[in-house]
Amino acid sequence: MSNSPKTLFDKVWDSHVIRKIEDGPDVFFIDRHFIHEVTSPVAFLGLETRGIGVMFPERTFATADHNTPTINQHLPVEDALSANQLKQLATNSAKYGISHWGLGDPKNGIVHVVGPENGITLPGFTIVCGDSHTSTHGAFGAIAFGIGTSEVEMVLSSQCIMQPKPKKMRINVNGVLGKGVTPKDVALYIIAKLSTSGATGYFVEYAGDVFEQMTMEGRMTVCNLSIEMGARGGMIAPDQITFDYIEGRELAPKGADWDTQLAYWKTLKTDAGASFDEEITFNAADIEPMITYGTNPGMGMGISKHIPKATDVEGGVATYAKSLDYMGFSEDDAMIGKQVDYVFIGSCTNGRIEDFRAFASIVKGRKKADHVTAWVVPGSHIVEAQIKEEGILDILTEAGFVLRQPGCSACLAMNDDKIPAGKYAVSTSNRNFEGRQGPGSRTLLASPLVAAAAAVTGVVTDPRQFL
Ligand SMILES: CC(C)[C@H](C(=O)O)[C@@H](O)C(=O)O
Ligand code: SF4
Repeated sequence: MSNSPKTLFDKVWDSHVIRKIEDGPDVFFIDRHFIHEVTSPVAFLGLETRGIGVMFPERTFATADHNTPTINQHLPVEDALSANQLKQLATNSAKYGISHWGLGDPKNGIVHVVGPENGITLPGFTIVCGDSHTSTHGAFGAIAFGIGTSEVEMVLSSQCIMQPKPKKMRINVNGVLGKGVTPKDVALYIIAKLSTSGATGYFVEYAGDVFEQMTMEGRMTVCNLSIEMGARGGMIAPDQITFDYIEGRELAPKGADWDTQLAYWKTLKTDAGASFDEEITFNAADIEPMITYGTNPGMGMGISKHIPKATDVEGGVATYAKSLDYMGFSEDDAMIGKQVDYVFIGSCTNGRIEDFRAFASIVKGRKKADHVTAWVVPGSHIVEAQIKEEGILDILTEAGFVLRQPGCSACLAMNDDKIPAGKYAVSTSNRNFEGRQGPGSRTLLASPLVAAAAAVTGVVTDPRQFL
């Protein structure tokens, strides 16, 4: 049996099962646990009530990100609920001996940005967090997924959770991506093809030419969005690109330990002949820069196309009409030329250095459109420092943009960065639900290139004309 071909997912999963329960979930060991201020306080309260502690505090890492302000982070947080959650994260971490990167800490930032950039996220690991976009870490060949607050408590107290094994899907994208087509477009394209429930019940492996050539930042963007097509998570086999990204990071293995780990990481790939419950293949040449026109991430289209007719899309006509009505759009409208009021570049989807490089590549030598309010928010302090070091800040400043401080920001508008009702935001984040970026806000999800093109022209614009 041990010689039968295995998928990457099986290899990592099977090596973490502590106990199999007949006809029930597996008891599953967790290597790394990330926590943030929103979904951890109740879990700690649970520990307290039960009078138990944290089993392996060195395996848990805390960062403040969801409701942190993006200006004046040195001042006390005004919102009482946010201030209280941030305080609880700090006191709980201190009490149980958990590393905590609070506001102002040089390692602070969005949880799914700081894990990888500090070398905490590693191939072959199991990684959880009380946050759906934990799927991001799958870019390293880890099994990473979001959990609920009661599971956060379970992991804190036992380093295990109970999980039924998901089904396996492989998504291949072969060929070469066209000009201006980024990892974000690849992900939005796949979600548009599969719908927001197309991968429900599955854990996805991304394979093929496009992912093999992709940078780690790009792979993180793709894995991040896995959850938006219903998948439990997504992963990509680690390779030299992965190893080069990890090597030298602060908490990554060093010396002999590095060599041992590396030898293991090199075995983490799907064997020839291993089987998947479902396999889908796309052609890279079919993918354009994408933009969403509706109120879920599956309502996306090539930027040069027209909004589909209700009769051409799956799902109810009434829901579709409601969604377009909320957006103030009509069937068959062109997206190019639509008014843009706000631009948000940031989030755990597109808040990494490569995203700001892409944004700056279009902004360089141009000016921000006067009527556009742009929020440029690095995913972490490390990204912020890189933006400054690489001269990107100068490009942004000359073009009339202001750099904010790191955090989730307008991705979910838990802080003051709220898009006003009725306004249109081109956003590099991952969710365009009704009110996601503020009550009544209208979100168009897109890549950093599309965001930059919108920011300098003030309307939805095909970024390929600038490249
Ligand atoms: C607040 C948190 C629970 C939530 C999530 O799980 O995804 C948030 O990060 C989001 O993106 O909506
Ligand atoms: S940036 Fe957005 S999607 Fe990512 S963790 Fe924060 S709120 Fe969630």
